[in-house]
Amino acid sequence: MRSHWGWGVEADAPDAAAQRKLARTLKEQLGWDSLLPTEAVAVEDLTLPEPKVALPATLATLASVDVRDRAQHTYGRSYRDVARAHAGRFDHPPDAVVRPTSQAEVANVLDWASEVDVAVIPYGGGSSVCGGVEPDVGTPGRGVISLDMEALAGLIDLEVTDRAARFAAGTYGPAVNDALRPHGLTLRHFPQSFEFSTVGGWVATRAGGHFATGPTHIDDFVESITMETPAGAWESRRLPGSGAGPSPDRLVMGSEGVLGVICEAWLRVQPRPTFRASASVGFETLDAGVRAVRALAQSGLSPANCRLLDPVEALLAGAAASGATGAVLIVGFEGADHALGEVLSRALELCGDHGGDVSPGAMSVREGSGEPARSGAEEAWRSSFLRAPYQRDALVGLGVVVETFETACLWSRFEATDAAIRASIRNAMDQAGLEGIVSMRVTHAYPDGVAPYYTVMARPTPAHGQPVGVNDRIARWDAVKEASMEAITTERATATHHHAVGRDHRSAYDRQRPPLFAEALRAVKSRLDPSGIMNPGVLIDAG
Ligand SMILES: Cc1cc2nc3c(=O)[nH]c(=O)nc-3n(C[C@H](O)[C@H](O)[C@H](O)COP(=O)(O)OP(=O)(O)OC[C@H]3O[C@@H](n4cnc5c(N)ncnc54)[C@H](O)[C@@H]3O)c2cc1C
Repeated sequence: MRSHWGWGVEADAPDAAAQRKLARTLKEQLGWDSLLPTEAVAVEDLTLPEPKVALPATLATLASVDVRDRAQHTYGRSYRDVARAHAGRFDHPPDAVVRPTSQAEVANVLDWASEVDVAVIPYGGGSSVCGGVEPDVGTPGRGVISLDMEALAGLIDLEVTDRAARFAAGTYGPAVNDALRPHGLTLRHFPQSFEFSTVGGWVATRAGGHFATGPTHIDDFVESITMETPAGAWESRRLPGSGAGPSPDRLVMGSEGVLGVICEAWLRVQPRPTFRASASVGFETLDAGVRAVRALAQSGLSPANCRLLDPVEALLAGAAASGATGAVLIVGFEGADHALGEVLSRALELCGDHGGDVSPGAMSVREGSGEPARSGAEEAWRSSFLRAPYQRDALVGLGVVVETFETACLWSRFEATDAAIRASIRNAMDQAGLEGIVSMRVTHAYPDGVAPYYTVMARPTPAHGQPVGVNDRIARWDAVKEASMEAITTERATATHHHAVGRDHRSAYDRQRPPLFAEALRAVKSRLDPSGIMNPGVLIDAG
């Protein structure tokens, strides 16, 4: 059963014993004592506000007002979401969770909602980390429904000649892969949230897969989209490329549920990789590692993996060689057509030019076997990457403030941007009374720039005395997050590289987009969503 407060399924959630073990590790590594495991408030103990709206008889069978269902759809999975849900704080649950089973039913729900002015929040897997699915629509008393797309799921069509597949929007990541595997194909789009996020959510947020270069963003794979809006539906023409004016798909990608409901998408798929080669490379300093990543990104080699971990991140992930204190780069290639050993050798030469050191055993090449090739450091990083969301829940249960955020900037601005972000976080943590660690990894690299991804793990400073409640911890985190957004804006980096804007990144996004573009987007919204029912508060306000 899906957790009503944390990541994934209840059965995989860390129990009290796992939390105690984690508390011991934190004591050993960071000297943090008195961290006590706490349990999430159980569904049976929740009291939610009464639903404010009821669906008409024609739609009532699609709706649920079950407490677990409403609680589960109250939040995404950011730190502030998980912390509030863990504490049983569900201030703005949706009045109902509605699950249409066809595009026609989506249209009927939007017609009804427009007529009675009920806000509609499209909901995929609910893995948003920027307040994208939270039914806090800013107008007290307004009815809100969460439109869960899970019943509109599955592979609808496959065109092997075109190497494209049509999926219903509510299809979760593993189901996408399961449907393509028998055909020897894959979408090869793997966000960390893959298991609990959907095709519609990926398209709506312009999700980023975990490959560092080459096709990895959902944008790269979208061939055509079908969207139902309050003003009607559209389906773009399937084309490999087109110069016919602005692209309708580009308007939908990243629209975050404010224009309409994505119902289907044709996605470009590809043969499953069988050739893989990877290595981990140590660098004495982060700067040297950054220079190597830039060389790789500008070399045309296009590594699938090119993940640079700063020294703190490398230690935390267990990816640093024993005794090493520098940065670690995981670099890897994969494909379905040709051997990659020589490509890896050239990549390692480039790393060597910048002081990179490949230790024996840190390199692995499999040609044509299809078996994943992973070095020890890569394996350590990978398992900690996949387990991280559950670990985060355990930390929340211990009262730790733990969150990630990301951005992207030009190479020429990276050093200054990274320094400004780190300084602003440190300063804000001091002022908010938080102590802890800040780490960074490079998740995506481009010829012209780079996407750094930060993790903050902190606890209220003991000098501040009294035990700190959940609202206080969230308020302290909010201050740090605001400072990071301010630094990102000042440095002219982006409000988000792949986590989307939602409600939480509005202040930075509003300052990033050109004002005339904001007006144009508002005009589009008012044409497609004249009553302003679609996800109010996210991305852009109705005109
Ligand atoms: C642990 C963790 C790891 C993550 N890792 C990554 C990562 O590697 N890369 C990445 O890009 N993101 C990542 N995210 C963020 C999140 O998973 C992505 O934003 C994802 O694309 C959201 O998909 P979803 O199906 O869960 O959408 P939801 O969270 O349900 O919705 C997200 C937004 O899309 C809208 N939406 C959803 N479905 C539709 C639809 N059918 N039509 C219109 N609008 C819709 C919602 O209204 C909302 O605004 C991570 C989140 C977590 C918690």
